[in-house]
Amino acid sequence: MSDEHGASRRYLTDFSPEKFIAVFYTPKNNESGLDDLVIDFTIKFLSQAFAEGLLKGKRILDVGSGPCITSAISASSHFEEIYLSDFAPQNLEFLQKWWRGEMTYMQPIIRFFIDSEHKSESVEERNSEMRRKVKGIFPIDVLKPNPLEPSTEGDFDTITSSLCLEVAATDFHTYVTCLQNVTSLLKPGGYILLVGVLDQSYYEFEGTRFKTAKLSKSEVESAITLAGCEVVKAQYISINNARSSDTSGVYSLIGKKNQ
Ligand SMILES: C[S@@+](CC[C@H](N)C(=O)[O-])C[C@H]1O[C@@H](n2cnc3c(N)ncnc32)[C@H](O)[C@@H]1O
Repeated sequence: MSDEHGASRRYLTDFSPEKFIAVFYTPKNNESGLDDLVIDFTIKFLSQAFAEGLLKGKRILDVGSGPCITSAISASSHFEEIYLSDFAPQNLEFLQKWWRGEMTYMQPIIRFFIDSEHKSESVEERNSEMRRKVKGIFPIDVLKPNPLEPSTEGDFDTITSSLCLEVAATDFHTYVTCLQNVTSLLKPGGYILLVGVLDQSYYEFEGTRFKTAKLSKSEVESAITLAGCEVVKAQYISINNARSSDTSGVYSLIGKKNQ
């Protein structure tokens, strides 16, 4: 592993999928939203982006899923084949347990998506549809020119990635490289949906602090352009006094890869 992997390497040793889900993806005090505003907006951005109808097709890849099935929940009504991925083996194993039907989690979040889509299906039905549509769970490293190596999968119709590239990158320059590596997996004319944080140098949970690349609004937009995509939609929301980080806001960006 290269020196550039300094930030990523900690995910192999210090990141607990169980604790991450318990802290960030389990509603406690407030039934309609999650306690952590960054995650609450992440869920809402994903739901909105898919509801608008631009993101649809055959194959979708979620980059840096962590232990989360959020992308699969939001994509399952719009795509035939869903692929999840992460850098840390313990996250891949966690996702595989869910895929094999050995555990169920994130029920309130699945319910939120079903209700926002005005559908009548049950959480169990959505889980079965998602498990059927997930066709692969891959190791990924966005710092590699082919992030899915040794797999030769590519030409995805859509790629989603939330709160991942800024944790793998150490600065704007490596963020652009990560984004270029990721968009190489997208077919020309395909879409990338990025959800991320602004001006954030760290986030923490359960006493562990993870560094992130501190990026401004104009930097994330220019990174999309430098990665060969046109920004088709951008949304920004300010956050004051975030609970578990020094972020100043969250963004959702949709880019279309140039033909
Ligand atoms: C903050 S979590 C985000 C998880 C999920 N996407 C979400 O929105 O909650 C960041 C994820 O990025 C992954 N990651 C770290 N370095 C990476 C790399 N070089 N390539 C791909 N993923 C990486 C970590 O393993 C971790 O699961």
